[in-house]
Amino acid sequence: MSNVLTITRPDDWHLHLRDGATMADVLPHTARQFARAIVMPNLKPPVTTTEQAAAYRERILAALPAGMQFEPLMVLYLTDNTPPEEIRRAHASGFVKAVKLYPAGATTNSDAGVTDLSKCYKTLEVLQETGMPFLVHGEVTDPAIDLFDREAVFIDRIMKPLRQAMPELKVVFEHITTKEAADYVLAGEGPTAATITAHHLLFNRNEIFKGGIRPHYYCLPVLKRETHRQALVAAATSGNDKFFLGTDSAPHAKGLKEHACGCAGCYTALHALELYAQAFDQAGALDKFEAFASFNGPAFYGLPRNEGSVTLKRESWTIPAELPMGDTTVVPLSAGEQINWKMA
Ligand SMILES: NC(=O)N[C@@H](CC(=O)O)C(=O)O
Ligand SMILES: [Zn+2]
Ligand SMILES: [Zn+2]
Repeated sequence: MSNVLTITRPDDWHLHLRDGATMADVLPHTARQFARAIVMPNLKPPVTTTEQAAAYRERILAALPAGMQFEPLMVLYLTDNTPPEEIRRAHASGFVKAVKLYPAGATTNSDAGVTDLSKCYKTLEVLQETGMPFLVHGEVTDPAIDLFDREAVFIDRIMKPLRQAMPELKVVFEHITTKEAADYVLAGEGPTAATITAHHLLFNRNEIFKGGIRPHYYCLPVLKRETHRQALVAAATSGNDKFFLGTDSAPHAKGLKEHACGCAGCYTALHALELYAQAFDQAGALDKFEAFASFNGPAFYGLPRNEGSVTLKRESWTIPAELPMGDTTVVPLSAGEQINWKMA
């Protein structure tokens, strides 16, 4: 049993930094662990142009504490009206690394998202040419579809036709939560990869209802049953280079989570690597962690691996009950619980 784990400095391939005072408090948490992060564009208003991405990137770099090294990898938010030229501008910028699909109404700040993906095919053809990945929140929004089935139905209704129309498009199926999604990626229809969060590796949907309703375990796509969690753990620890780390850390104010209509999102930027280490350790697969956290993502994005390393130690500590963030408070995932790994 190894008690120390040193890996090449990892990246977070799916992160919500937010903006303003919240961003200033998230950044040190992320930059302590990760060299780079794919920064999600679902701000209010969303980051839909290269110009907005440039301004957001400048705000991030200005908020980074002195002495911390961190590179934000910017993402454009696709809308029904994103013109093909915007994708060319984004690619030419060098700092925009991907384009994101939010089906309209699927998740937090997705109102400006896409209502019908086939309307975007002209724009996606240009994206395919550039080689930049298309990041997908993979859930249908059809109210007739059971909430727990929305990811699986998305594969048939959206992923498969997209893959047929765009055989070379690099696609990242973000924050996968089901065996169906893991199997779809494993089947290897074209260049498709997936990110997996720590919380979907650690928990099944029982966690949301243990002893009462627990809003800090509510995120989208929602946690699924245990068979799905096991399929995700198998995928993440398989050594298959199509799967990589993306925390989907998504801060929401405590009062908006503990609410009659609570927001979706789990805050894990504080302790992401420790949570993942716990999941890989429980699966007896610590030897597979470095590729998942540090090698597979850059390989898919066509970026170099990071220099340097981070070290985790087997040491028990208690996750704080809450964290001051901007002018509010955020409750981290598994607040008040013990965790067995600690960043050195
Ligand atoms: N995952 C979540 O539950 N929430 C994310 C949005 C998203 O990634 O879907 C957020 O921005 O709050
Ligand atoms: Zn999402
Ligand atoms: Zn997200």
